[in-house]
Amino acid sequence: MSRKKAVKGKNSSPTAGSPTGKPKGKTGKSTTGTGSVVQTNGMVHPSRPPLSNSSEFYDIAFKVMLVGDSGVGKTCLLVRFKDGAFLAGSFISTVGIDFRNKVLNFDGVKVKLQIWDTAGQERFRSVTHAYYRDAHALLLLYDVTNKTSFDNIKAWLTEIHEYAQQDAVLMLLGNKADATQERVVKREDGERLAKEFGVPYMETSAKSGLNVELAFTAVAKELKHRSMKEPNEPKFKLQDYVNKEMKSAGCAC
Ligand SMILES: Nc1nc2c(ncn2[C@@H]2O[C@H](COP(=O)(O)OP(=O)(O)OP(=O)(O)O)[C@@H](O)[C@H]2O)c(=O)[nH]1
Repeated sequence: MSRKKAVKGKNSSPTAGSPTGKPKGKTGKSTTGTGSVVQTNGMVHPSRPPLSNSSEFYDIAFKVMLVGDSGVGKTCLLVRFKDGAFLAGSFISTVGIDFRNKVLNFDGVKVKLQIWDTAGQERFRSVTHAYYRDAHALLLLYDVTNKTSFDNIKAWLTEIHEYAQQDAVLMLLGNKADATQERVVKREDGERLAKEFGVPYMETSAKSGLNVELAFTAVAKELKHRSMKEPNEPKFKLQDYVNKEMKSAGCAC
């Protein structure tokens, strides 16, 4: 297996097509640190960030997409995973699409995740649809304190089936599990919905960090397993892995 490293200067930067890559004032936010591809002025730059462009060594790379209604916590989940921090304070909606990279190490195999944070707002839907087909995995979020975001999951699944690759890894996440007072969607309801559609499920909290690492790690392991599977190796079962990890962490969630 060849270990890849990006050549500095080649492909310029993942922000190619984006003038600044910086947070975009009042009209939109960007998780940028590595790149932004859509501007707040409504200009959309469809150039996709190359997976191979990274300052870090890795063996295999995958694109993971965060989708779900506006305000469910997609950006916060990504920031928690990438930087271990929580974005508290006033909520600024994502404009278009943005991404960040993180490399995970599984027994010496470096797996790079290029994680795309999409805008949940309806008006950006046509922009984000264009990115679905490149995604190896999608994390579909709802907010346990927002019933509408839960009710919209079926519509999101329809979009995913329409625009994403058939074999893309999919996982349903009920975010904001820390907000016990405001909760309106029971964990069992999330479980039932996930079962109905045959997708793995867990609750997360970008605020407390609950299961954030696990969600991304589980998806990365599944993708790695699929791409590097040895003959006779048993199938990796994402939901079983998640359940086992939560159990061993003593998680009653
Ligand atoms: N209590 C709690 N609040 C959260 C959590 N995650 C996000 N929030 C809050 O929810 C609001 C929306 O979070 P974002 O991450 O910006 O939501 P988003 O899904 O990226 O929204 P769009 O960019 O519009 O699609 C912010 O005010 C966050 O502070 C969480 O796990 N717990």
